[in-house]
Amino acid sequence: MKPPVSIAITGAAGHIGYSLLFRIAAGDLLGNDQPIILHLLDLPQSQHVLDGVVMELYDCAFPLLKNVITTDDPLVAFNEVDIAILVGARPRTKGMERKELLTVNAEIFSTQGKALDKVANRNVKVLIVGNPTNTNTYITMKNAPNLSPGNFSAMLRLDHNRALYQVAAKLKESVSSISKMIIWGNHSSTQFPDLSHAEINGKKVIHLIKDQSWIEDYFIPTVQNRGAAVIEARGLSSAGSAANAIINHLHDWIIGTREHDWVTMGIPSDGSYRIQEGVIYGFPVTCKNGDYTIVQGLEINEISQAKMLTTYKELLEEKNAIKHLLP
Ligand SMILES: NC(=O)c1ccc[n+]([C@@H]2O[C@H](COP(=O)([O-])OP(=O)(O)OC[C@H]3O[C@@H](n4cnc5c(N)ncnc54)[C@H](O)[C@@H]3O)[C@@H](O)[C@H]2O)c1
Ligand SMILES: O=C(O)C[C@H](O)C(=O)O
Repeated sequence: MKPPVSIAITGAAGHIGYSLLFRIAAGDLLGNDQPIILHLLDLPQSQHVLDGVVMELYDCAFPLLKNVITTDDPLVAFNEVDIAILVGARPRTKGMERKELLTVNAEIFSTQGKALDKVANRNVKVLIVGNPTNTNTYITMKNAPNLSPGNFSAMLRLDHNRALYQVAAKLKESVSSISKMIIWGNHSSTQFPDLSHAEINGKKVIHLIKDQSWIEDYFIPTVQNRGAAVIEARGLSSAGSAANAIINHLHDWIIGTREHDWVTMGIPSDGSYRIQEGVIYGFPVTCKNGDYTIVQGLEINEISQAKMLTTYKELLEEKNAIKHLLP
């Protein structure tokens, strides 16, 4: 039997938490031979909800679930954890842009960054989900100077999956036949869902679609605004699809990406594709042995470059707005 992996999840009493915990405990993240210990963090007023969730987790009799710790203290939640999933934050409601959450949520991530810095395993993999995810990742990373920047990533996998589905539906092909999708930049309505490198069985998707207006007028805005469309329809932000994207993101980061494919992760730029070093930007990456590598050498035309710049500029503005929260 392998030694257990400790996984912290913040906002565990919330909607995403409820869709996520049971799948992790069932083995969807790390496989059905990997025992796990869950560290669940939520606010003091949500502890009673968390107690109910823990009863249900135990009632599933998951063979892999070795222990569950609940707490309202980040120092307890992150103590020696191998993986930290930072979900706990306020979601937006109808009519809001995600960056409007910066002022209400940013503080959470400076506190939690400091706690991770103090007590987490030095190899901890930290995935920030709470919005606005890119800038919250920046705040968390900057407040944890003793951990490597490579330990932090923001979630753009939901956008990546949304893009895969739109193409699969358009071409009546299976989702798994599509490779090399990219979401550049911010998890916001300025993101650039880029089809120019995507392939199906070695053929370029853009040559199969043969309809530039579908790409410009339907595909890109649909993916950019899908979060808002879900909020409009459900009255609540995505939870099931977000939990699924969390599992996909961490699974691929830890276990590795498919051959001849890549995934999108929000990671600190190393200067690639003219994005200033340190900015948390959605890039195509391959993963192996627990590390990611930015896919290099992709040809970027002028139109794509302009779209990549728009979303980059928004990230610089967000970064500027939270300067006071950086050490
Ligand atoms: N990156 C993405 O793709 C993506 C997708 C969906 C949702 N989100 C974001 O995820 C966040 C959570 O969404 P949700 O639907 O689960 O919201 P929710 O309101 O249902 O749950 C949030 C939980 O976080 C808890 N919380 C708040 N502050 C906390 C703190 N300081 N420490 C610990 N817990 C805290 C709340 O008590 C609550 O239980 C939102 O910011 C949402 O916008 C991101
Ligand atoms: O759109 C939101 O506010 C929630 C989430 O970021 C999403 O993309 O569904």
